[in-house]
Amino acid sequence: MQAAEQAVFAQGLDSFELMQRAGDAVAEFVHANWPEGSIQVLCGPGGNGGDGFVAASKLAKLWRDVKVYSMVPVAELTGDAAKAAALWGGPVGTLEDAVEAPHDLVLDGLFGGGLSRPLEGTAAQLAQRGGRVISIDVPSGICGLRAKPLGPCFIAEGTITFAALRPAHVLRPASAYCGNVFVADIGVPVQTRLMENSPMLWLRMLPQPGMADHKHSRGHLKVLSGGISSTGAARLAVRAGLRIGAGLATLLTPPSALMVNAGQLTAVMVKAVDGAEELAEAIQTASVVIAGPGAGITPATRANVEAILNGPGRAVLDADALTVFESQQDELFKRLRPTDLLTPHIGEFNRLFGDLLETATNKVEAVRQASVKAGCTVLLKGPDTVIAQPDGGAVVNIHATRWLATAGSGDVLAGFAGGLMAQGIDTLVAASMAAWIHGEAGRRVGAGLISEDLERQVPDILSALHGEIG
Ligand SMILES: NC(=O)C1=CN([C@@H]2O[C@H](COP(=O)(O)OP(=O)(O)OC[C@H]3O[C@@H](n4cnc5c(N)ncnc54)[C@H](OP(=O)(O)O)[C@@H]3O)[C@@H](O)[C@H]2O)[C@@H](O)CC1
Ligand SMILES: Nc1ncnc2c1ncn2[C@@H]1O[C@H](COP(=O)(O)OP(=O)(O)O)[C@@H](O)[C@H]1O
Ligand SMILES: [K+]
Repeated sequence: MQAAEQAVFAQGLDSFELMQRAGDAVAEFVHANWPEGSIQVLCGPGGNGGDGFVAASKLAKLWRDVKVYSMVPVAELTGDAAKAAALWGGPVGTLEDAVEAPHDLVLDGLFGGGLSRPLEGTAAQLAQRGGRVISIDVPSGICGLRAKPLGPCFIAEGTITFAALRPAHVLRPASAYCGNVFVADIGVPVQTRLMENSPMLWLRMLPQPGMADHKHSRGHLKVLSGGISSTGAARLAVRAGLRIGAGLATLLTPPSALMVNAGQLTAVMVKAVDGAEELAEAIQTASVVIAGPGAGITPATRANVEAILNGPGRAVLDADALTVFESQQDELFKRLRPTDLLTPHIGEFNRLFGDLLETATNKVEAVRQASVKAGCTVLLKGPDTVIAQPDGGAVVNIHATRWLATAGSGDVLAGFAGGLMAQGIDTLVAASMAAWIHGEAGRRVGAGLISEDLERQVPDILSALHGEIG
């Protein structure tokens, strides 16, 4: 947010003006969502505490029962926080006073996301006290950048932040402490390129066949099957791709697995390909090719991936198609095109990108750096799925369910992404749509989910989404 803030200051807006807008937004958020009960406002020594003081004075004007407690004596506050404290005309207790004071709700304005060391003493005690908490910017105790608690930490049922989401609001483990997050517009131009995945981002781009469309105009998805004993993963992917709207879907299979694949597919076409040369020929008419699910970590898989990356269609590479480049990542990276998509889980990500997840400040930064290295969009799967493209654009999907932690669900996700890309959707957008629809399908099935169930949810989900467009 810093560059954006500087831009605001250049426009002549001072930081105290921003703090007043922020504090007012906090008060309105609290009053609208928690309209009853007494409020204990906890103020820290910096800007977060300043927001707390502004919010307290506004809440008092709204006739709310507000009591304010400051970590440092008001006389010792400086800068904007001192000006904000001056707005609050009422008494100010110490944090020690707050510990036993009766209240219904806590407004946590102790520290923002720039916290650099753990909460200590009474602040730590208050963080662990429990009860209903609304946090300003982030729950105090969280390191906003690394998206982790530094030690004791408030657990909020709601968090209000300003201008744009930050990693802590969407990445685990920090996001689990934030409750429902609300982003208030305080007039700071948004330059962040981090978004939380939601249909609002892409609903109007969701593909829908027009009157003049026919199967050939809706894209041809081709998926490479593994050998005879590992064909199921590719079938999950190809059926998912057809279901999500690719006009044509073909499973490319080693001849030895032709019978087992052909015996289980109906609308999906099946074609035998024997080796990378035949594969290169077979993908000439593909809009998108998916490789990796069930492929096997073999020289043949590597040759197949190289053939795919020399072909005309965009590639979605998953699972073994990634692992097979474990010790020669550059051989993969130099072949990838900007419109390709990699869909690793954490193990596959580490094999390709080394210790990025440890060295980068947070998961979003790690995936951004990975996408720069790879030169294409990267989707890192998990409870918080992060999608990033090399120009820095990033989306985090938290619309999911733990019931998705089951064999084959990643194959279905690759199929959804490939099926959407086959219909001409931009890679980052297609990956975002796929991750959300995948999560929604998982939520609809819930307990007892197996991967075969996911694709069957798609018609209802697409109908509901198209219904929203009207
Ligand atoms: N920027 C903007 O335009 C806007 C910002 N806004 C608001 O400002 C907030 C950011 O403000 P901020 O930068 O002052 O940070 P904040 O966390 O309040 O205080 C840092 C102070 O705490 C201290 N400290 C740190 N750790 C500590 C510990 N464990 N125990 C004790 N002390 C500790 C630290 O000391 P130091 O580490 O330097 O020794 C420093 O003095 C942001 O979250 C948002 O709410 C809005 O008004 C909208 C416009
Ligand atoms: N605890 C969880 N909460 C939400 N989603 C999850 C969870 N665990 C896994 N998933 C999702 O399930 C899918 C699993 O993919 P992956 O690990 O590749 O499985 P497979 O290789 O068996 O297909 C990913 O989309 C991932 O985001
Ligand atoms: K806070």
